[in-house]
Amino acid sequence: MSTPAQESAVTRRLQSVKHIILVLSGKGGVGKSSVTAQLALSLYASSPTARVGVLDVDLTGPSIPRMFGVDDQGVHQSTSGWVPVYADGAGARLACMSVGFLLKKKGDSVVWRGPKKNGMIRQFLSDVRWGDLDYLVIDTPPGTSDEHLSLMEHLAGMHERLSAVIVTTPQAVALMDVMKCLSFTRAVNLPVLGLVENMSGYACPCCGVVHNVFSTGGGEEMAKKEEIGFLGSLPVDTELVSLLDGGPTSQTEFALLEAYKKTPSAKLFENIVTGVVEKLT
Ligand SMILES: Nc1ncnc2c1ncn2[C@@H]1O[C@H](COP(=O)(O)OP(=O)(O)OP(=O)(O)O)[C@@H](O)[C@H]1O
Ligand code: SF4
Repeated sequence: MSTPAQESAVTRRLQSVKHIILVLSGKGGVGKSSVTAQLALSLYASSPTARVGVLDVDLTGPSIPRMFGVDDQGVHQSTSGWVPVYADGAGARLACMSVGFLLKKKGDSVVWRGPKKNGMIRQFLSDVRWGDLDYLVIDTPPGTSDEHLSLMEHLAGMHERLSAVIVTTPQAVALMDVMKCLSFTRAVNLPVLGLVENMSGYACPCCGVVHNVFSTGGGEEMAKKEEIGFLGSLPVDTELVSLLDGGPTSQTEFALLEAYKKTPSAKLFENIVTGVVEKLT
């Protein structure tokens, strides 16, 4: 449980954040972190003044620093709190925070019990100098765990600014897991902006045409049945994976964003972001 002073520290710190979007998935490995990264990049690119924060709450498997090509960097403490790592360098419009920045060595693992995780999440929300943000996108662990409950507890007073995006793959097992995610959002009264079906088909590396290898469309059907929005499908995209799993690290010209814009996924993600922004306004 947090004390009233701790809660008001979170409220003060996040008072100039317009929208807080939790990225959820019922199952691991469906591409939740890559959707988080793409959502942040696409929101950033949606306007020359958009300010975006990315908070990696996947404490035991942080992948945001690697995906943004900033895993060699660390956050530093200032008198007014932790200074996040800016993925766009001097642009300072894309702020990232992850436990990955605090580990001594890359690949070190975090083995913490619930209360310690809860304390870390509270610190991420209250101690990071997020500044004015249009969007704070939060990458959560798979399933519904201590981390999700901590987030909902600390963000309880900000309900009108909170929403979620759910990521799934077309396979039935993952879709069954979406139901667990949905029942969590309903139990905690968290509005769902919509569902993204990831790894839906395969984008040809030569021409970008998407081929359906396995069944697709299950996500859209489920979204309709559960009366939540369907934001779109993303194919297996080899260009995306080589970019996010070890792409450009130069931040001066934000090389990652420029390289991302050339992937088949970027074009498809534009529609997803349009859907997200429409629902938020
Ligand atoms: N559309 C895609 N095309 C190709 N590769 C993808 C796609 N989406 C995700 N991947 C790759 O699949 C792997 C798992 O993705 P990611 O880490 O985003 O999943 P996750 O759901 O966040 O996993 P975790 O359970 O670890 O939190 C990564 O190597 C990522 O680059
Ligand atoms: S989609 Fe076109 S470019 Fe790609 S493998 Fe098929 S024929 Fe070749």
